[in-house]
Amino acid sequence: MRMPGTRFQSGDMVMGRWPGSSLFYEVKVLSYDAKIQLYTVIYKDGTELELREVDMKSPTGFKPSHRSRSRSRSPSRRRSRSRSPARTTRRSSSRTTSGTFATETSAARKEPKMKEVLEIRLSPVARPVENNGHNKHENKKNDTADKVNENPAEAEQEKKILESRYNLRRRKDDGDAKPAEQTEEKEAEQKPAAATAPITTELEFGGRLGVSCMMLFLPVAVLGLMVVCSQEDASLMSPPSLPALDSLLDPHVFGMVVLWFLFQALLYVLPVGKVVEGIPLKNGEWLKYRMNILHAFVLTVATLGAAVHQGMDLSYIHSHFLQLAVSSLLFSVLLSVYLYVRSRWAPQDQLAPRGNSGSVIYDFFMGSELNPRIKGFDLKYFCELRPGLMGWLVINAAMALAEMKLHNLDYPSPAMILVNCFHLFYVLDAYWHEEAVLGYMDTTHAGFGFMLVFGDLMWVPFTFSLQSYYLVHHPNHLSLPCIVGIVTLNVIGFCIFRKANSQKNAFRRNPSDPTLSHLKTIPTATGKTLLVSGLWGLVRHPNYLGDLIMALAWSLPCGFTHILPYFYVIYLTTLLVHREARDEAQCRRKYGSVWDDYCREVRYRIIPRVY
Ligand SMILES: NC(=O)C1=CN([C@@H]2O[C@H](COP(=O)(O)OP(=O)(O)OC[C@H]3O[C@@H](n4cnc5c(N)ncnc54)[C@H](OP(=O)(O)O)[C@@H]3O)[C@@H](O)[C@H]2O)C=CC1
Ligand SMILES: CC(C)CCC[C@@H](C)[C@H]1CC=C2C3=C(CC[C@@]21C)[C@@]1(C)CC[C@H](O)C(C)(C)[C@@H]1CC3
Repeated sequence: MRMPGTRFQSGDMVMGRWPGSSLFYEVKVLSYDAKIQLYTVIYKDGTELELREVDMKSPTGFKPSHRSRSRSRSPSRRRSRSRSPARTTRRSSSRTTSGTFATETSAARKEPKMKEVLEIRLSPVARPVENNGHNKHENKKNDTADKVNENPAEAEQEKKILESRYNLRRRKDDGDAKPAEQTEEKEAEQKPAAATAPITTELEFGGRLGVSCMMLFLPVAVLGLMVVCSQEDASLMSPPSLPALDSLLDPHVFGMVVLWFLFQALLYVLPVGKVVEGIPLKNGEWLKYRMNILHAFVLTVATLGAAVHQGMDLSYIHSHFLQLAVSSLLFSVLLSVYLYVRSRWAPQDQLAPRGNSGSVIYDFFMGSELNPRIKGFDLKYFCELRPGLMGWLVINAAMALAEMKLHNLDYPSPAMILVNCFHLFYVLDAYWHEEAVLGYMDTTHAGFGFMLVFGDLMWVPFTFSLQSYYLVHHPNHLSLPCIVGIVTLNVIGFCIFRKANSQKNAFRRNPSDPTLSHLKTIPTATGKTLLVSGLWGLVRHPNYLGDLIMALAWSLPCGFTHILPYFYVIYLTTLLVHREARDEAQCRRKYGSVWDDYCREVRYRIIPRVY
């Protein structure tokens, strides 16, 4: 069928870029959508994807890559059962030009002096840019990874394969210096997405209507839960006694919220802690992030401790809890408006793939700009871990004080201590692994809009602390066996959560890490490998499983009288099930049929043998 006005026609065999990489595979053009200016193409393994014209090339001019031969000898690839495009091309590479992936650009071929093969190299989740002990150690560890392998030749071969997969880099000098002669065409190869951002066509959360309802409903839900929680009968069925509306917005309280935000911002910009690079952006740039959250935490505790010592009454937080939440909501709305307005002027290549629909309301909710920054101050990264998570801990501490005050106790109750300790431990774990957050979905893919701003600044501190707020008004006696049982459950959940996240992060940083050599993997066409044994062989999201077990352990100290303290478990289950489905769709698009192989191997999503 002719497709007028397009460079490629339906049925044409062309070379298509594999998303996120610089590898080209033979693909067949199926159709062209003029509205979104995308071609639908099919790879040899049956994966269908949408590609832009700039990511497609005519097959003439591509020649077999040398590395494709060395790849075919790889023992690990011989073991593979994958039907990825890479495997298809690998098999045909020794015989024919067509179907072979090309890492040599036509520019490089035209210019014999250069003789540079663009090399695909492994890129870690986060790269330290400051030389310090920790990173030296890490690098050494990575070196040994290859040395301690049982078969050095195989290890060397494996390393070459892994190194040949990511990031464009010149092989000739293997250095960071720019090529002496870089043609325009080559430059375009390296910065393919700089020009336009894809339009978001698949709207999540029920589209415009859905997100509008969420924006109205979620803040009301948070305030409603807080009101019910403070009532003697904390039943969701009993009508809450509503506070006077004009008492909710207190300028003094709003000032305190702004002050808290600014104080945390000040700690964020302190020039202490190492600076690391996050994952590469679409335009090839690497953003730098300062890792000083533990310093910030210690300074926050010291400052609050000093303030309490000077007579500050932390239980003010308990008595003004609703006003604090309303002020945080107002602050979140103002910040979201600022973010939306500035995103209108953001360069195209800095827009988030999910927040560029053209609908004001939808993009406002999802967030248009991926990494909004004010002179290096990364607003998304800052908000994800600091004001909200630290605020949550301060609220918990305030609730423990309020409980002691209200019930004339010398110490908080065991239930309150458990809840406080579990939450503190969870947040400290996140802070200890601060760098890992750079690789999480929200940091890498999500725009920064109302959903995350509200999530970070209102939802996290005011719903995650509902258990301690509940305990102030609803004491619950815990027997020693109950305490032991709950602590054990939390420890089990934490071990699964931490081990799964650490394993995946370490594996993504260095797939030949010797501590992970016992794990089975499946290679994919993008060069990345998927873990299929250990915790990652049990379910597809063991980290979610661990998180959910911990969530249950946090609710149990509140007893079984009301469902309200179980709100966190219900929220997390809903969020993680939705996230799992979203990630699943994303991985299927990214990994093609290998993902189906993986799903056959690892059958359950979050709960073994159930779901
Ligand atoms: N308390 C809370 O409110 C919340 C907590 N969380 C927690 O945050 C953490 C991060 O969650 P999130 O970012 O959603 O998801 P994950 O950290 O699980 O990341 C998913 C990504 O991991 C990679 N991956 C998937 N399967 C495999 C495999 N078998 N082997 C190797 N890599 C694989 C894929 O990316 P790729 O292949 O591209 O590397 C996939 O896109 C979780 O522990 C979660 O529980 C999350 C949301 C809310
Ligand atoms: C209903 C909403 C408005 C949804 C908001 C979602 C957000 C509250 C969550 C999205 C992902 C999150 C993560 C954490 C906190 C909750 C939000 C922001 C996290 C920082 C908690 C601590 C963990 O150790 C973590 C793994 C670092 C979490 C990362 C994801």
